[in-house]
Amino acid sequence: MEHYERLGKIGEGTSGVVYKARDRRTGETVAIKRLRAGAGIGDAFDETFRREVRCLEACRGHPCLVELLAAHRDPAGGGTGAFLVMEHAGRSLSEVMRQDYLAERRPFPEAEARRVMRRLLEGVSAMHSRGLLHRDLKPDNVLLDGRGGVKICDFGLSRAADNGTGGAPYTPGVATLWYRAPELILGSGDYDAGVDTWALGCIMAELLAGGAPLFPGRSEMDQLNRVFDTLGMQDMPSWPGFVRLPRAGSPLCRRGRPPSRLRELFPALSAAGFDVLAGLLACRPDRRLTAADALHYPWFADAAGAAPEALPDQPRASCCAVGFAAGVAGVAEAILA
Ligand SMILES: Nc1ncnc2c1ncn2[C@@H]1O[C@H](COP(=O)(O)OP(=O)(O)OP(=O)(O)O)[C@@H](O)[C@H]1O
Repeated sequence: MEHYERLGKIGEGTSGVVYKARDRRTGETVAIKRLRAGAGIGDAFDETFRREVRCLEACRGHPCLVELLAAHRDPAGGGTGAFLVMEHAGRSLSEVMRQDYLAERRPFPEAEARRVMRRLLEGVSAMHSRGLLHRDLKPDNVLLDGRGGVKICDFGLSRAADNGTGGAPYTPGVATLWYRAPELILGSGDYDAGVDTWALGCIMAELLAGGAPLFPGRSEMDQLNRVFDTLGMQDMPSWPGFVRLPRAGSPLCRRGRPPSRLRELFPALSAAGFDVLAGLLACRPDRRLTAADALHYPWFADAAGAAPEALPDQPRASCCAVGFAAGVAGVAEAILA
């Protein structure tokens, strides 16, 4: 690691710490993720490290997926840690939304949200076509380089999809709560790429709301309650996979719900934009849009995907109704069976 000069900490998560650094040989600015040995002991750590490296390698060269430059075992501490050296891909979307939009109560213009969503869908579609699930998409893991580039990072929870080959069940405890698909909360162990497109729907809503999360749940049950109160759950029980969900018998699934009020939350969003949002946020996984299909929707047809000349300084009419998060019914009292 002597080749790298550490410039400062960028972020810290469950699996490690990420630093900004300079490659002394090239002068290039890079991001170094130091994986904690606590992310798994012995073989488990090795597997976590190898999995992240394998996914990053499989995604190499895609403009919307962060580039791995090198991977090293950490000689300090008896080789119990590891480093990933990546391109430094900019500020996270959560930071941009918080500092540039939420703090100033500025909504993201729809055209800019569309541009970011196009890039995210392209990156996720490329992962899915390589047989990979990301499983932790959220604004923290989306990077904006300030020149129009958008990249997905953090492949720490990624894994190869079984594609119906009957491998071991997947763990349902993936994805950060606010971006976790309903079938995951209901305990599904055989989910698919829909868990990623659900998360993209949550990110799209958050963009359009200028940084206010759509479903800021405080617990798994509160999360599910917010989802069903906003989107309804009329068609969920008719999904053939529903009865197999370990938590399908939960009182939360039996409670009557009004129909979806998603449209009311985004009154100014164009009809074409709403089709994408509603398609990504379909509660039934088999009716949820795939990333590849979403890219063919008319919302993207008239947009070249180029960065806008400049983001407007003046506040614009918001696509979303003010204070939508506050309007969602409160914490679920129901305890899962
Ligand atoms: N290549 C990169 N360029 C710039 N910033 C990055 C890069 N990789 C990661 N980051 C920033 O560092 C943060 C933490 O990295 P990462 O998500 O990989 O760690 P983690 O331990 O898996 O986090 P979490 O537990 O939140 O999933 C990211 O959310 C992102 O904002």
